[in-house]
Formats: sequence, structure tokens, C-alpha cells
Amino acid sequence: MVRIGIVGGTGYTGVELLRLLAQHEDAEVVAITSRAEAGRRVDALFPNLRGRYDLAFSEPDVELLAGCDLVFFATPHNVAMNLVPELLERGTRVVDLSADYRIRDAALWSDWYGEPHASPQLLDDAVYGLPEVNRQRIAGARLVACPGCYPTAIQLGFIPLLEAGLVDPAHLIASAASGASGAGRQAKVDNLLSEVSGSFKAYAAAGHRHLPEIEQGLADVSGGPVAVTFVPHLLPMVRGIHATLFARLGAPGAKSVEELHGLFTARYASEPFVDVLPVGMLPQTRTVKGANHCQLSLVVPQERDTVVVLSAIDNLVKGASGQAIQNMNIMLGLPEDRGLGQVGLLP
Ligand SMILES: NC(=O)C1=CN([C@@H]2O[C@H](COP(=O)(O)OP(=O)(O)OC[C@H]3O[C@@H](n4cnc5c(N)ncnc54)[C@H](OP(=O)(O)O)[C@@H]3O)[C@@H](O)[C@H]2O)C=CC1
Ligand SMILES: CC(=O)N[C@@H](CCC(=O)OP(=O)(O)O)C(=O)O
Repeated sequence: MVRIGIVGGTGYTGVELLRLLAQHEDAEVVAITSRAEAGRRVDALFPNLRGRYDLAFSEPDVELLAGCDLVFFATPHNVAMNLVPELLERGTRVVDLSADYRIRDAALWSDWYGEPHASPQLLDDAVYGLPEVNRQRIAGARLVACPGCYPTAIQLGFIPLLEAGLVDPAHLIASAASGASGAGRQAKVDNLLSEVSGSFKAYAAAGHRHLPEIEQGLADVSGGPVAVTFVPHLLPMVRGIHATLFARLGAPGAKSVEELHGLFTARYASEPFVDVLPVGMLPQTRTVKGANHCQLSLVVPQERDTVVVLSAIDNLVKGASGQAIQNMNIMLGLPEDRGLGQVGLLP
């Protein structure tokens, strides 16, 4: 059994890790932290976990965490980067769900996150945890930076087009929408039912902090700079991300939708968690709800020069905790889909 620690066990990604790990036959959660709930039993706060864990929340103490084989950080940014150096020195491997180690350039990270990076010396060591691109490096990593939820949905949709050099990398457009759980569990007026329900809005339209992460990942596969116009939206629902991605092909009719579909199915043929839908079938957030899958579909409207990729994930699963466990499985040499067999919760 792999001994697992979770820092930040009371947030939405923390409780999602617990839900998924409850069905993982090789992992045992032995430490889980919350400063606010220290001492309280996990199943007293989360009754869905009754009978699954005989565990109470603890303060985030390095001694406790260093006794684990692998620790997940399900914390806001600026937490992992202070604790991870000591854990790595003591031989504990880390999967960080926060943004602390996702951007390789410490100055760029500071520009978007508004503070200096506390452990920039680890940025080169950290492997960006998108298995569909970095599987081999993840396998040897001691520190994995799990991608953000929008970056997962958006990169998986653009990657085959950029790798094949089929689209103009300077004019990529991503219009994406997330359920409110993407904003976390802490109390904020913007997340009240009466603020979110029955309405739909864009936010951070002039620049969202996921932009540099998306552009970094896409530049890596494209082999040169890319420019993405990214506008996120808030959907009046709890889980799910739907991204509508636009890219310019060389000329009208340059590629048929069938050819593009062939490109995507070949690119993702051996990927257990990317499902390229048949032409004409469009993804929905509900068909991936609770599952670790990204569903993709392709359209070339009016056979003109723009390809539209539709991408849907569950922000808490493939967008966070499921992908974190996928990374853990790869790091530990376990079957990549261990504990991740959930089917989408439709309806
Ligand atoms: N929600 C989502 O869909 C996604 C989230 N992420 C990222 O995952 C991380 C966690 O997100 P989410 O679960 O939504 O966050 P929440 O705000 O819901 O939970 C945060 C957790 O971190 C703990 N925490 C907060 N501050 C500290 C601190 N200084 N030291 C130790 N623990 C702390 C909290 O417990 P306590 O304060 O009691 O210690 C709580 O358990 C974030 O970085 C987020 O950006 C990534 C992809 C998707
Ligand atoms: C709806 C909503 O508010 N979503 C969050 C997504 C946060 C996320 O995925 O995570 P990281 O902060 O780890 O990058 C946002 O836009 O900030």
C-alpha cells in the first residue's frame, strides 16, 4: 500500500481526492490536513465518506507529511511552494494541484500570481502533469505540477492541431465555461446560489491567470510561440467545463472534418482518458461528470477555414483530482487507470 497524505482536505479537490482514493486498491490515505477542522473526523464533515476512512484532520505538519510516500497539495497557490522543498529532501514525492509549479518562468509566475516564488529552484525539476504529453517524464518525477482545469480542457483540444502544424498558432481562440465548484469551497459572495443561479457571465475577460500556463504548454508542442485569446465564463451549475476552441486552417477546405477526426483519433488512440467522439456527436459536461475523461469533438462549420474543437471535462476530476491520481499512478508505476474507472453521471 502506498501511504498518501493530502494537504487541504476540506476543499472541493481534497474531498474529490478522498472520494476517488476510497476505490483505489493500492493507496491508503494516512494523513489529511485542515487548519480549520483539525481534530474533526473526516466522515463527520463529509458523510458520503462514512465507512471509508477512519481518519481525522490534522494541522499541516511537515513531520506528519514526511511519513507519507506521496503527498497531494489541494491548497490555494502559495502553500505548496513553501512546504514542498523539505518534503522532497526527505524523500516524499509530491503532486501539487495548485499553480505553484506549473509555470517554468518564476518572473512570469509572479506577474500573474502577484508575489515572489518561494522555491524557484524547483521549477526546472517539476514536471507538468499532462500525461498525454509528458507521460515519460512524469514516471521519473518526484514533483508533478497538475494542470489547471481550463488548461486541461483547452490544451487537449488544440494539441493535435498544433503538433501537426495545421493551424495558425498566432490566432487561437478559447471560449470556455466552468461550473462554480471551480472557484473552490471557501465562502465568497460571487459564489452564492443567488449570484450564480439563473445567469451566465464572462469573467477575467481581459486576462485570466491560466493564460500563461495554456500558452506555455501549447508552445511546447507547437515548437514555437503561440497566442491564445482566452475568455472564461461561469456556468450556473456545480461541476464541469465546456471549452469551444477556434483555430484557423490554411485555407477554406484545407482539411475536411473527417480528416481532422482521423488526426485526433490517431493522436489519442492509446490515451485511456481522451475520448474523440464520432463526427456529429457533441460533448456535454454531464457525460463526463464524475469521470476522468475528456471528450472531444470536431466541427468545420460551412467547410470554411476555421476548425472548431469542443472539449468537455469534469473540472474536479480530469481537471484536478482524477488527473492528480492519474499522475500518481504513473509516478508509482501502477496501471494508469487504477482507481479511475468511474463512468459519467448522466443525467
Ligand atoms: N476547484 C477546481 O475545480 C480546481 C482547483 N484547482 C486548484 O486546486 C487547489 C485547491 O482547490 P480547491 O479544492 O477548489 O480549494 P478550496 O478553497 O476549496 O480548498 C482549499 C484547501 O486548502 C486548505 N488551505 C488553505 N490555505 C492553507 C494554508 N495556508 N496552509 C495549508 N492548507 C491551507 C484549506 O483548509 P484549511 O484552511 O482549513 O487549512 C482547504 O482544505 C487550488 O490551488 C485550485 O486553484 C485546480 C484545478 C481545478
Ligand atoms: C469558476 C472558477 O472560478 N474557476 C477558477 C479556476 C481555478 C482553477 O482551476 O485552478 P487554479 O487556480 O489551480 O489554476 C478560476 O477561474 O479561477
